[in-house]
Amino acid sequence: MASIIDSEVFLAFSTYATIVVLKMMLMAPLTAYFRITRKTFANLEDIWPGTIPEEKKKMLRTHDDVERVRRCHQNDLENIVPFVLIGLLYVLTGPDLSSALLHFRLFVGSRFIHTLAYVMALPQPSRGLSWVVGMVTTFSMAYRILTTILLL
Ligand SMILES: N[C@@H](CCC(=O)N[C@@H](CS)C(=O)NCC(=O)O)C(=O)O
Repeated sequence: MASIIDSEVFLAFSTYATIVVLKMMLMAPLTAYFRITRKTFANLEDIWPGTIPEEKKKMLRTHDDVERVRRCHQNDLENIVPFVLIGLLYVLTGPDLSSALLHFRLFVGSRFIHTLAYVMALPQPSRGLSWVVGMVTTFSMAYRILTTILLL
């Protein structure tokens, strides 16, 4: 176990997993930014004190830009959490550094492209393809885990 933690594959995984989890966490401040600039809030108490009650009520609404970032955040959760869990088990199978780096870089790159495509509403299939690349990468790591340490 100590040798795995010291291995370059584990260090690379820790680096890429941290980068992509931080990217996912930044979706929350980005949502807050869109809420404030679009004057769109989920709760009355989130609106600045001093705003007249009729105005406050109008700001309790949904806005396309806010919903778009929220969907992007949700999609990150659906894909990045499995990557971190499967990636950790994948590291334990002792893959080659080059093949591990290929998986980690493809996944992290695909999630950044997915975010840009979603938030900037780029035409499809940009978002769809980036999502597929991320999914295939995670499935490929899962395949290696199951073919290396399968115990039913
Ligand atoms: N939960 C996803 C499952 C399928 C998926 O993740 N599709 C990708 C590529 S089209 C996506 O970006 N979906 C948009 C989303 O999750 O809001 C959905 O409802 O769309």
